[in-house]
Amino acid sequence: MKRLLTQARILTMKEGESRPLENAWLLIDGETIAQVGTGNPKIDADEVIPMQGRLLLPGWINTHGHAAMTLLRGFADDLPLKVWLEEKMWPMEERFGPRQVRWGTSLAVVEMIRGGTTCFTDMYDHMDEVAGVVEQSGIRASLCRGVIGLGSREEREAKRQEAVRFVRDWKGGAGGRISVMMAPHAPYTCPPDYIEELVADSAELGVPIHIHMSETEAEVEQNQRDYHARPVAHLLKLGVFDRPCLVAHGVHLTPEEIGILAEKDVKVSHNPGSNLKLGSGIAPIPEMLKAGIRPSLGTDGAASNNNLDLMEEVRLAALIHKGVRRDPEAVPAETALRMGTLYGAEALFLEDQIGTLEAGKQADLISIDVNGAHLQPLHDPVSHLVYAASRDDVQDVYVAGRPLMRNRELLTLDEEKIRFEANRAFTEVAP
Ligand SMILES: CSC[C@H]1O[C@@H](n2cnc3c(O)ncnc32)[C@H](O)[C@@H]1O
Ligand SMILES: [Zn+2]
Repeated sequence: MKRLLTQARILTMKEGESRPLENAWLLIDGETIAQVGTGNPKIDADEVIPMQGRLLLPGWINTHGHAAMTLLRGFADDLPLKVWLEEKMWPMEERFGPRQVRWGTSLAVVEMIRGGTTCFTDMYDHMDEVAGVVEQSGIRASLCRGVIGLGSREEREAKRQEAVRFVRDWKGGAGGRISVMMAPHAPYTCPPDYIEELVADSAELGVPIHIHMSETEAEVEQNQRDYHARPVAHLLKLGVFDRPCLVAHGVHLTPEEIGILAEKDVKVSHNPGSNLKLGSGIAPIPEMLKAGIRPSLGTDGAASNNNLDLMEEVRLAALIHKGVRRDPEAVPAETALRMGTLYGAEALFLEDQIGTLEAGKQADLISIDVNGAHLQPLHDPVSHLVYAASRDDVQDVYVAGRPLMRNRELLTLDEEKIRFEANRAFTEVAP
């Protein structure tokens, strides 16, 4: 099937291209982008879709989250991470079964597609359910069974085996839309020998590692007490950074630690909304950028954010560092856009497939209606995307060449049913 999108503005997000192509077109052939050009295309296609007044760009890539936590949105707010996790989230998650994960994740995917996210990362439990939702919805995802190693040896081993089994079953699943990782939850929930086992698994399976790291000051202090090292040195010693690795947060980092992460090519998922709400702090993104790290963006779960709006994270990333540094150049708009697109693809080791609009890549793209009063005059589409537009301006969403939303109508998911079932699934476990 060939689809030709015409008369659009196209922001390719390719390195060195920061202005949109005017009166541009993009040809989708099956799953991939066949060609991008300007003017009048003389090309045969099965469907020609005029895109006047629309800006096309790569879909947003959310590099950290826990999708099913939509069921816990607003359940416990205004608490620090440790209390929030130990007293509120974990007791509720213990009650979660496959149904809660299926419907919580479905709700999350509705929200993400509506907001223009074409690829999300999920670290959770009951991951076969998550993979099922990805299959059905048509979205792309990087999935991992998050393991917490605080229980008995038998419990630990069972979780590890399940994580390994999940990787084997779903690597390249959903027609290649699912990629997988191994995920020790955090240095404070996984003993060192357990992390080493998971590192060995990741090497044997040929998949990256995803882990929460240096999220709060309390975590760093606890790591020093327990292991006489800060989290970065600790994970370095355990071999985590000898594997392709994506760390979530990286809020409390010294200049030396940033240097280590850069040298080891560790990928970082910056989650400004969640870090602000939990009062964890603000990650040193300008320093990371200076060191050559290309940070990506994540929402974290909806219980700590409290939405899954990657466009909001792009905006926060562009704004908060300016504010705390009193430096309007701290994170320029264009950099923030790259964090939400190309750097996200790099964080998930998928840059050969997604992250920019260019021939040969997967056709994961979104369109933004730029006719709204809040986007006039259209001096600079990059500026408007970051500082003025919102998720409600997203009109169309394509993943692997397939439309998942057109003119804001969802095409693969029954939103009304999902809203109903998600509420029912929560009621089944409500305290
Ligand atoms: C073992 S599955 C993932 C696990 O992570 C928990 N979680 C959610 N948000 C955060 C966060 O900001 N830091 C650390 N852990 C987090 C979630 O509740 C699941 O239990
Ligand atoms: Zn998280």
